[in-house]
Amino acid sequence: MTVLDDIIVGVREDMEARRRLVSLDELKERAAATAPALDAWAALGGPAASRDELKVIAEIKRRSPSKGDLASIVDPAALAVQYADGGASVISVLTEQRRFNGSLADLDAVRAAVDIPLLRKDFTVDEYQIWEARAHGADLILLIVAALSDAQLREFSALSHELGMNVLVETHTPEEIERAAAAQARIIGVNVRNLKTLDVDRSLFASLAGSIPAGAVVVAESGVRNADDVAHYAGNGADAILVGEALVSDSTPRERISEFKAAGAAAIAVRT
Ligand SMILES: O=C(O)c1ccccc1NCC(=O)[C@H](O)[C@H](O)COP(=O)(O)O
Repeated sequence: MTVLDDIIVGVREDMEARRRLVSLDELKERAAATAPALDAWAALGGPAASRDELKVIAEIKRRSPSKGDLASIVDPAALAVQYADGGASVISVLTEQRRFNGSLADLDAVRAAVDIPLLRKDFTVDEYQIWEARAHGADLILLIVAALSDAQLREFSALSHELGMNVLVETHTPEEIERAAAAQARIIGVNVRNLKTLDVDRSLFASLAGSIPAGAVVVAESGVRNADDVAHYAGNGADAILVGEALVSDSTPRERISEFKAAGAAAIAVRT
């Protein structure tokens, strides 16, 4: 069993426990009473012609399978405010509990604190989680191609769009990019972390980004340590970066985001 398979076993068990407490019908009522989703596609640059700066998706993650404990984050809302002040375009809230020590309560707290789009970062394997995301104020959800069939990719994307949300479709191989494109994904991420082995290969982004269909927002996910990594991703076609560890373990995340945006803008200016 791969790391990803193992995570998904736990995700399903935890979801079934929540479903026993909150039915799908109740979730639908809550979603209907939630403020409309913000436009994460536009926040990440929207049409290709207007993507003149690097966008940052700043992640709130306490722990990870690859690194163990990263940061206690007792007040995720306060961290989210720092991220937004630093110029993050989207905040990613890891809600998976067993491996990442996240929760939907984190998403609620962040939703109440900032007015920029939120990504519910989890391992989506059931439509129940998509209704949950919307009911808790998410604007964007993650679909990991390696974890889903083509039919699930299409159906989960369609449901997310019906609920007004956008979808970040995560890939790691050329075949997965083809599958994301076939599902008409408008925001496509290349995760340089292999979720089956946890290996990080930053050079993977440059080798895959060129095969992402023109028009899609291109997100470089994982492995950002410093401004050089940001420049590398931006110089090789990233419209946005998704950063977790480097921000949660920094004492000045607001300044770090500003620095990353400046490095990205400089690399994009050379690229275009
Ligand atoms: O982070 C992990 O160890 C991990 C393990 C298994 C599945 C997913 C995992 N992380 C999710 C992510 O992709 C990252 O949280 C995200 O891209 C940010 O990465 P980083 O900046 O390297 O923290």
